[in-house]
Amino acid sequence: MKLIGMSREEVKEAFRNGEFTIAVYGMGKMGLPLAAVFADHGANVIGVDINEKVVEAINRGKNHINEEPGLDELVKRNVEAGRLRATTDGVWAAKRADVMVILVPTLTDERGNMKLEPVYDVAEKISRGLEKGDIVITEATMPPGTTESLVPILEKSGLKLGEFGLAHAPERTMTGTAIRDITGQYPKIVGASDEKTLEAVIGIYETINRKGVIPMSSIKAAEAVKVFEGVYRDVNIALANELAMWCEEHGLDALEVFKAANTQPYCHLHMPGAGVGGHCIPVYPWFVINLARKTNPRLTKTAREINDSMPHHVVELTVKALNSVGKPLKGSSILVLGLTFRGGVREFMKAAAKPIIEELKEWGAKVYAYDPLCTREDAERFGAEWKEDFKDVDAVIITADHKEFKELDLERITEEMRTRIIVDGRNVIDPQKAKKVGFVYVRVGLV
Ligand SMILES: NC(=O)C1=CN([C@@H]2O[C@H](COP(=O)(O)OP(=O)(O)OC[C@H]3O[C@@H](n4cnc5c(N)ncnc54)[C@H](O)[C@@H]3O)[C@@H](O)[C@H]2O)C=CC1
Ligand SMILES: CC(=O)N[C@@H]1[C@@H](OP(=O)(O)OP(=O)(O)OC[C@H]2O[C@@H](n3ccc(=O)[nH]c3=O)[C@H](O)[C@@H]2O)O[C@H](C(=O)O)[C@@H](O)[C@@H]1O
Repeated sequence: MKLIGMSREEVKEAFRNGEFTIAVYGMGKMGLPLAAVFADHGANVIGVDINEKVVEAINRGKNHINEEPGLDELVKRNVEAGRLRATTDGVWAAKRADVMVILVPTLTDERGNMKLEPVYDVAEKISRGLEKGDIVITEATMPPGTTESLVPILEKSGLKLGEFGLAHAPERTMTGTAIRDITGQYPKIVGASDEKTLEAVIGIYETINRKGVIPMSSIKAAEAVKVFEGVYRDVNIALANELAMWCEEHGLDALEVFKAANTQPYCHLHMPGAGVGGHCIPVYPWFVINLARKTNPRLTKTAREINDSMPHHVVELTVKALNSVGKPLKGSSILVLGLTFRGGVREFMKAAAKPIIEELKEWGAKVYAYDPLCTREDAERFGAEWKEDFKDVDAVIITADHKEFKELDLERITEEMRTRIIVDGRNVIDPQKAKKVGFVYVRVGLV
């Protein structure tokens, strides 16, 4: 059933009656939850992935994304009901689908230079199955202007834009809360190539999202929304880091000051820490920087520089803490807690642990690492030795806010450690509790 020309209410009715098919390309942390939610609301859904193991697992009703509460049941229920299936054949899926959603990785290098091959690969496959009246939606985050750059590829189908619809509806969620976010934590942002496509896409997302849809005036505006959300976060984290380092100089506890300042509704000071990692927040600013021709995004660039300097600052805090008890960094045993970029997700892109481990080793420290979501091989890949206890450790550096680190048994740890130093790069330990059992406790913004 072709949706272009239908009202949003007619689309919703057709959605609930399973009268059209949606293909979701990319069965990962974002794509599989979305596909399962679409199916759970009545659509016929085809998940497309190049990973045969992922496809095979889904067709057995199995969810392969460990970090998503509720997804196991959602996948199982909808595969058993025959509403959700998966394939590696992206052309076959496009031939059967009326709506095609692109949610494959839009990875970049550390300077935000896009690697859009997965997106172009999917667009090429869609072009070989695109039919008049179909709608192509990009949900993967991409630099403003990228969605429309797919038009020449899609028009290889022989159709002209207008005979098919194009839209961008950015994925405003994060691993660990994807189902909650997709179904209504925030309104869905949508920009489309024409009014009829916009109307149909609004109907699609109003079906699954309780918070409704914010229609944008263009596809590029919709892409910019998602990117700006990320830039806002990166710049505000940099402000928190800069003010926290000022607090260190002036003997203040930054978090005490920030918490009080944030009681003012116009103040939203973020959390200072060991740095900004992930595929998103440290990357989206580069979309703005790299696309600036006449403007000079000085603030955006400076924020990136500040955040990328935080791992080094954490090493400086460690050196000072060791010196305060008469120990040089050279020869000390340091346990880095956290290899992932944040707690709760096994992703390593721009994780603070990597530069911290490298610099500690340059200074001649013996470096160990542990992360509840990682393996010995991960630690060795980072250049550290895997260690699951605190024996003979001089300092612990926390670089990811895993739940396990919030519940550390400080009393037990003091008995094992050689020197009792905690450098809390993610503000997960209570300073008073740490000091009470004899730790030298420092964090970004409190020395
Ligand atoms: N992970 C997150 O917290 C968020 C991610 N996003 C965006 O969502 C998009 C996807 O990210 P994730 O789901 O986290 O990635 P992921 O790495 O978890 O999953 C990507 C999936 O796509 C598959 N794939 C790769 N190339 C393919 C191709 N050519 N054809 C079909 N499948 C292909 C992979 O096999 C993998 O299963 C990215 O653009 C990201 O920016 C947006 C918001 C949050
Ligand atoms: C604006 C926003 O909140 N974006 C979220 C973000 O999720 P992501 O998984 O990247 O985690 P995050 O909480 O932003 O953390 C990113 C990095 O920044 C650090 N971080 C985070 C918040 C803070 O106040 N201080 C700080 O130092 C974290 O430790 C981490 O290293 O990026 C996601 C994305 O865009 O993919 C987005 O969907 C999520 O909602």
